[in-house]
Amino acid sequence: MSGTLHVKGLTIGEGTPKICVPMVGTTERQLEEEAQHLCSLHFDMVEWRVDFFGESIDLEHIITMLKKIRRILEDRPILFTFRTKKEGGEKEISSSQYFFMYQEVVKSRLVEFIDLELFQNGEGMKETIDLAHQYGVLVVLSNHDFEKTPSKEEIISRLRQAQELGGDIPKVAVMPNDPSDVLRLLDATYEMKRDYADRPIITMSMGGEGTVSRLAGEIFGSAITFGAASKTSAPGQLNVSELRQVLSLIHKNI
Ligand SMILES: O=C1C[C@@](O)(C(=O)O)C[C@@H](O)[C@@H]1O
Repeated sequence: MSGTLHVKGLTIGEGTPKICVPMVGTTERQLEEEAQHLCSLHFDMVEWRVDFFGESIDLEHIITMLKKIRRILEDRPILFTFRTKKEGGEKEISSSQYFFMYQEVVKSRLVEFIDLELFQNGEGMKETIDLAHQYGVLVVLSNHDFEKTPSKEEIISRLRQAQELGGDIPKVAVMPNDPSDVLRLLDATYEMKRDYADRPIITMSMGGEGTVSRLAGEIFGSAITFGAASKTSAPGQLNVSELRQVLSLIHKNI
């Protein structure tokens, strides 16, 4: 059991993990510069972390910015992410505002992926996932713990919940407090992939101690890894060019 997803020439869930580079600019100017800089780099997809953008959440401004980013990045796949404060992001948002924003972004047809947080589940979640699918947009259904690494059963259970809710790519990011936490995340990833996943999954152990989890996805079963072009969006992210070299090295030796 191991489904793959095909997006603009990328096969996600097969071969080397795909590299996703987050954009974390806070102003229009910074984001334009970031997008232009990205054009010269070698990676697979971009994540726009929209929670970093602007003082407040202004949907019109977001869509206008998205159009600009799209124009600069041409056809590189874009993942649109609003990471809430609860899960390590920059801003708070009400549940209705959250789903409304995502639905408008889906309808704009400007992105290939959206990231929804599993724990936002409730009114609006199913509707947003269904709408995304209607528009051919893939849903990364995510969960983050910036404090600790839950038990193996809990990690697998969150990934399976994301799968059951219709997430195309279940994702879990956790923080290790010692090396055994990293092993547990890798073990959970491998077990999920081997026994339950019929689609690609993403996992990572954050911080310096978790580095191996950002490199060894091809072995343990994580399909996408996040690497930084300049600024990181989470602790432990590696530079995108170094990341690519290590992923190729591992791929060559498998
Ligand atoms: O969820 C993730 C993964 C991440 O937290 C990481 O650890 O690389 C980085 C975030 O930008 C992204 O939305």
